[in-house]
Amino acid sequence: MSEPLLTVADSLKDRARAALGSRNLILVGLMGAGKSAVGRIVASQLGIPFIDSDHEIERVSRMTIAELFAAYGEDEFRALETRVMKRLLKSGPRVVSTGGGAFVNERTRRHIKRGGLSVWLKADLEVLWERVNKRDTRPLLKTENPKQTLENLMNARYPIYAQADLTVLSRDVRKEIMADEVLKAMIEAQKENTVS
Ligand SMILES: Nc1ncnc2c1ncn2[C@@H]1O[C@H](COP(=O)(O)OP(=O)(O)O)[C@@H](O)[C@H]1O
Ligand SMILES: O=C(O)C1=C[C@@H](OP(=O)(O)O)[C@@H](O)[C@H](O)C1
Ligand SMILES: [Mg+2]
Repeated sequence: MSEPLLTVADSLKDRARAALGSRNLILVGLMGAGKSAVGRIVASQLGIPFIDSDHEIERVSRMTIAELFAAYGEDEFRALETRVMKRLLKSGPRVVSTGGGAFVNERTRRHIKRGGLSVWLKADLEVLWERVNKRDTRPLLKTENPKQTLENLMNARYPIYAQADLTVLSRDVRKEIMADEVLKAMIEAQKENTVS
C-alpha cells in the first residue's frame, strides 16, 4: 500500500537533486522565515551537506551572533558574513541557510548569485513575529517595539529578497511541508528553464 507514496516522495527528492546539479541552494529571507530549520531538512532530503552561515560565523569567531554585534557592531559582522559566505559558496552542492541580512548586503548578494540557486522564504509579519518573539537571540530585534522593527525590516528588505531566483511562501505549516515546497519550486524552475 505504501509503495506508490514512497515512489512519489523519492522522485521529488531525486528530481530536485538533479535540478541542483553541483550548484548550492541558498535560503534567504527575514528572521523567522524558517531558513535554518527548513534548510536542514531540505539538505537531508537532497542528501547533501547543510551549513547555516550564522553557525559558521559563530564557529570561526568563537562568539555568538549577539556577542559579535555587541563587541564589533553590525558593519564588522557584515564584513565577516561576506567572507564566510564567499568561502562557503566556493564549491557545491550544499544547502546554505543565510542570516536575514546576508542577501541585503550587496557584496554578499553577489557571492550568492554566483554561488547557486537562491530561494526566498517569504512570510507575512504575523508568522514571523510568532516565531521570533519566542527567543531573544537576535540583536536587531532588541528594540522598544520589536514587532514594528520587524515590519520596518520587511518594508526595506522585501524588494531586495525579491531578486532571489525562486520564491516560496513560508506559511504556518510543518517544516517538512515547507521543505517539500522548496523541492517542488526547484523542479518547477528547472522545467521553466528547459522550456524557454
Ligand atoms: N514551518 C514551520 N513551522 C513551525 N515552526 C517553524 C517553521 N519554520 C521555522 N519554525 C520555527 O521558527 C523558529 C525560527 O525559525 P528559523 O529556522 O530559526 O528561522 P530563520 O533562520 O529564518 O531566522 C524556530 O524555532 C523554528 O523551529
Ligand atoms: O536579519 C538580520 O540582519 C539578521 C538575522 C539573523 O539570522 P536569522 O535570519 O537566521 O535569524 C542573524 O544573522 C543576525 O541576527 C542578523
Ligand atoms: Mg537562521
